[in-house]
Amino acid sequence: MSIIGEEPLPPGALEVETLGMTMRFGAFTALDDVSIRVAPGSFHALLGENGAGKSTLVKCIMGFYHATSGELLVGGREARIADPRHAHAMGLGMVYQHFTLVPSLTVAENLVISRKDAPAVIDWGKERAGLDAFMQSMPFRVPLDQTVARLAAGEKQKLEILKQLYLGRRFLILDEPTSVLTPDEADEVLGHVRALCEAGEISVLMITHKFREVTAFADEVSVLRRGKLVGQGKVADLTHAQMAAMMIGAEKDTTPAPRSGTTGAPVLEIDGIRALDRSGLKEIDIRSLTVRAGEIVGIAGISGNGQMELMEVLTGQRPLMAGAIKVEGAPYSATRAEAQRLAVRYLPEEPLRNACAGRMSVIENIAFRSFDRKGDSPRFWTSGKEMRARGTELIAAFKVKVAAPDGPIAALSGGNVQRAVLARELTGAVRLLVISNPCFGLDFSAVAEIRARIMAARNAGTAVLLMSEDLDEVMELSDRIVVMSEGRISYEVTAAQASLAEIGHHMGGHA
Ligand SMILES: Nc1ncnc2c1ncn2[C@@H]1O[C@H](COP(=O)(O)OP(=O)(O)OP(=O)(O)O)[C@@H](O)[C@H]1O
Repeated sequence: MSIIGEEPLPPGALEVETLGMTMRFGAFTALDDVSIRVAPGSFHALLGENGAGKSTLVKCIMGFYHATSGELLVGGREARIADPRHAHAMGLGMVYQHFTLVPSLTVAENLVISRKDAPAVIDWGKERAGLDAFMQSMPFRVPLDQTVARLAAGEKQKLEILKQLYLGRRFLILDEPTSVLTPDEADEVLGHVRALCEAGEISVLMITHKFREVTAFADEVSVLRRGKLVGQGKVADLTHAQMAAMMIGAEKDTTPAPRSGTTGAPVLEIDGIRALDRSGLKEIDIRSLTVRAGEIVGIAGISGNGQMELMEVLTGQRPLMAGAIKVEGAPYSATRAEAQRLAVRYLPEEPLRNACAGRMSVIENIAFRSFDRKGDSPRFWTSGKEMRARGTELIAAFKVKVAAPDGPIAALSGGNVQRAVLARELTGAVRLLVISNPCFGLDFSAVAEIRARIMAARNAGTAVLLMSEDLDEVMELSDRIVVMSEGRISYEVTAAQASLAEIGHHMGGHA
């Protein structure tokens, strides 16, 4: 790192500015001449569709990438950041959508070990006094002796922010910080962040897809589209429609798909299944759950109540201790041959990890279901030409933004990995679709498009089991809603009779 000028930076919130920042990956320009100024003490939102270049911009600021050209100014002075450690030393920090805390340690332990100068042998007497004083000086607190695993999601995100302040960071990048929080938790956390900005403690650049959060908490917004800065302004002067128009440009938004058709025979039948949960200490126990043809059954619940384990059972990744699963009346153990024969498809959580081979190309990943089939028959050698033609078609149909279809799928932005997997899983006749948080991290137009595709599959007779932490999504898509709490189904209601308050009540375990 080098900073032009010798004097130390002034205390309090930092000003950070990019000047003509450009980042190329080979021939592809992910970021094109972007200049954004985050004024000291301001709360600046960064909007853009999936693949627009938001992560690339913040990775350039934090030193994960070295911009191909352009400058970074920190506190008004030129900074050349060699790597994230240098960024940290300058007071720049980052908070992610997923937590980076050690669950088995206490809040106090997490704070102390996060320090670069944490001693090998910790003098807890001394540290404790320092931590108490630090917590007292903060506008919000998290109990120091609590084990992180026992904190609710909102508390964990508060701790992530406190950790940044404890480490002396004065400019924070928040990367979709409320994705795993309930709306109330999100408002609380962002309210605290806003107060810290107003107090002149920090400046914030927040990546988000939620217009509501931008309007409620940010003062300025910058919008990226295809790597370029296409709009900027004071939040107070902009409507959601104007922000959306900047994001998608001339592209047309998808209108919600209407519900049509009738419900048919049971496709998925779950009968008395039991399996251990991730901790190995508790069980999930689903007495009975049926999903019929042409029906979407939504599973609502706070994450960590067994949804992930149920998904693992249904994808054959977690052994059953008891019970049976049937698809179209036949026993189902989720082998590839069974999934193929019964046309069962999945979109698991974290698709890059759970549904892709990251180093293989986008085209190859899209071909996983079909490379060894020709129509209904097996194929004994693969056809690169057909695979490419089909892959290219699906990339266009699902609007997957790829720099190079032959490049590794891991190089795609998060939202585009999601689209590529959906392109694969939603193509052809699908009898049963099992999906988990299908719109996590997607921009609003992608959300509308993906939900429309799920609805279209349902209208065409697919049975859909939808697990989602987004209650609005469950309410919008489902014909029937069940609530999972502590590994069990604690409540069931038809969409027509569903009330948000009642579902929320059961989600909280207050049956
Ligand atoms: N290491 C890399 N190699 C090649 N291309 C990359 C790399 N990192 C990002 N890209 C490309 O740059 C573009 C911008 O990606 P980026 O991750 O910045 O988007 P984003 O706006 O953060 O999207 P999302 O909302 O989906 O997270 C994408 O087309 C992506 O494929």
